[in-house]
Amino acid sequence: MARVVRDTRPIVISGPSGVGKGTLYGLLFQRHPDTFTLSVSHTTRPPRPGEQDGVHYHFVTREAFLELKAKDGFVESAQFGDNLYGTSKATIEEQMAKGKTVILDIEIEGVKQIKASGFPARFVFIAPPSEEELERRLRGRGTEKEEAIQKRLRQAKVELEYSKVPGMHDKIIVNDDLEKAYKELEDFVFAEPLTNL
Ligand SMILES: Nc1ncnc2c1ncn2[C@@H]1O[C@H](COP(=O)(O)OP(=O)(O)OP(=O)(O)O)[C@@H](O)[C@H]1O
Repeated sequence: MARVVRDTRPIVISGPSGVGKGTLYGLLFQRHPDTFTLSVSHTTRPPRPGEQDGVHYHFVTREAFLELKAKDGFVESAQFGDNLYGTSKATIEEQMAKGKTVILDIEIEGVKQIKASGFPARFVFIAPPSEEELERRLRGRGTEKEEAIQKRLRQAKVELEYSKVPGMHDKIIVNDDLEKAYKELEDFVFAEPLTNL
């Protein structure tokens, strides 16, 4: 029988690039079909070939994005290059209303914004066993050029420092052995909600 998520707050997963976030929540999707959904962000960048509106992103104009932002419609938003990105409250609420547990894969500035907004969520940080192993995985994945790898490794140091701030995350998982890390994530996700005794 399918397991039920008792604590229905969205789950914010963060951690350095290449640490295995996508791999870990990919397993959650695979092993618990119809339970989870990945939040679809808004962006002002044009779609790349093959990208579908509402699936990969909600593609919107700059005007529409700024209007929604002015109405406090985003739990977090950021600019990368010339483009704006954000996670809309309405998107999350629609998915929750369908009975799905929403997973947000968000970088550190977005995590800070969601924390600061008081939006109810559970925060999980995925840490590498070591900086050397993170570098190995980034290279092993073979998706970035050397310059991008160096940039990601510098950013990783900032994120790892930040993860040590007390109270930032509800759960920190070291992704050393994949199945072991997965089990920790699964146990956390399906745990009973904490109640004030
Ligand atoms: N526990 C593990 N042991 C060894 N390799 C792993 C482990 N977890 C993930 N990997 C590998 O590390 C690489 C990076 O993983 P992944 O793409 O899931 O990272 P990510 O955190 O989602 O990165 P990004 O934020 O850049 O999308 C992949 O090649 C993946 O197969």
